[in-house]
Amino acid sequence: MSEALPGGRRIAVLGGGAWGTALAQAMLRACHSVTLWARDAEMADAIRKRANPRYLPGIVLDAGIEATSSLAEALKGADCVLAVTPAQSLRQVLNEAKPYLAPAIPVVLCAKGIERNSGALLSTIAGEILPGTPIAALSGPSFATDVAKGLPTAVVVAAREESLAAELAALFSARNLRCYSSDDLVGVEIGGALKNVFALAAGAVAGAGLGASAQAAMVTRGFVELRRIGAAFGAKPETLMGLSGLGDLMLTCSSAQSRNFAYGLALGRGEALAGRPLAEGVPTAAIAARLAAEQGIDAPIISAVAAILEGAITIGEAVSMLMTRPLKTEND
Ligand SMILES: NC(=O)C1=CN([C@@H]2O[C@H](COP(=O)(O)OP(=O)(O)OC[C@H]3O[C@@H](n4cnc5c(N)ncnc54)[C@H](OP(=O)(O)O)[C@@H]3O)[C@@H](O)[C@H]2O)C=CC1
Ligand SMILES: O=C(CO)COP(=O)(O)O
Repeated sequence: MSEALPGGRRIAVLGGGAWGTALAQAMLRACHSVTLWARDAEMADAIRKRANPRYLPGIVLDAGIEATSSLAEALKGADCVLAVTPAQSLRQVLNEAKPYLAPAIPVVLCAKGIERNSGALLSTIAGEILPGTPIAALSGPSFATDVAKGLPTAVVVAAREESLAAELAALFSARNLRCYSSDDLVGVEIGGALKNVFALAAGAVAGAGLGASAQAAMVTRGFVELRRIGAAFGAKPETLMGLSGLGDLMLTCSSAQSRNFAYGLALGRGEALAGRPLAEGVPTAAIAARLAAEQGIDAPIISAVAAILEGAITIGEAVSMLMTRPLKTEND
């Protein structure tokens, strides 16, 4: 990137959903010029007219977000790219974008998940498709509606090169979006991906009427599983104590504003699940359970969530299984 002061860059946002649109707003507020790519031309048209009725109903967007359904147009002259489509579509979107991406332009991964079929972290996918491209991830407690409205929050931007993370954090920060930087790319990715699984579980506990105590106990023991899996991936424990781990767990495990929590709530209440908004925790639970089993990592809550989602056990059976495990010390 050029040496100019923060602000005044061309940012391409790939994804016309809730988070892509909210981040486009945030980039505009950080004084960048923003072009958002939505695969649906009607959506691009709506965003140009300052609305995203499908994903951010009722929010009037700030004037100035360019939007297009042409990847070539969105990426032309971009100084930085934010990849904001769901985790399971990242591979396809990066492959489609590749012909229009200049190699030195950083790509910032903003989805939260692990690829269902391969078990790959999103940075691994990006590294395979775009070798040589600087890769970063943005994560932390940040509901799209809050960010789109300009409510304050803090997130973390991570890259293996600390200088890139710091540069991007400075570029993205604005009055109500405080971006910390981190060199623990994997830790930030794991925290963001796995918190969705525990948000699903927290919602299911609430929906099944198991009580606030059960919810707190489950989230706390879930955090232990997050730390174990994080350690296996080489994440720093302090990263998981930060915005992308603990911070996002606190947010999404306690609020039905979270789509993962809301999905779990519906599951716990025995309501229909088809046609619900995106819940990234669903595919991630399945692959995280498989990865934990393959690596001999004790992750009973993740395994239970995966088994419930695939219909192998009921919530009642999961509770009984979790409550009757052999007793042990808390820190084992
Ligand atoms: N919403 C939030 O509060 C936050 C979300 N995130 C993360 O951001 C990621 C995206 O979430 P979010 O924007 O909320 O999701 P939404 O469901 O709101 O939107 C998803 C967007 O991705 C598009 N899309 C889906 N599949 C493809 C594909 N194969 N190719 C191109 N575009 C595709 C959809 O297009 P179409 O409408 O045409 O289907 C839609 O524009 C997730 O990983 C989520 O965990 C992170 C922080 C906050
Ligand atoms: O990641 C999020 C907030 O930080 C959004 O969570 P949901 O996808 O569960 O709505």
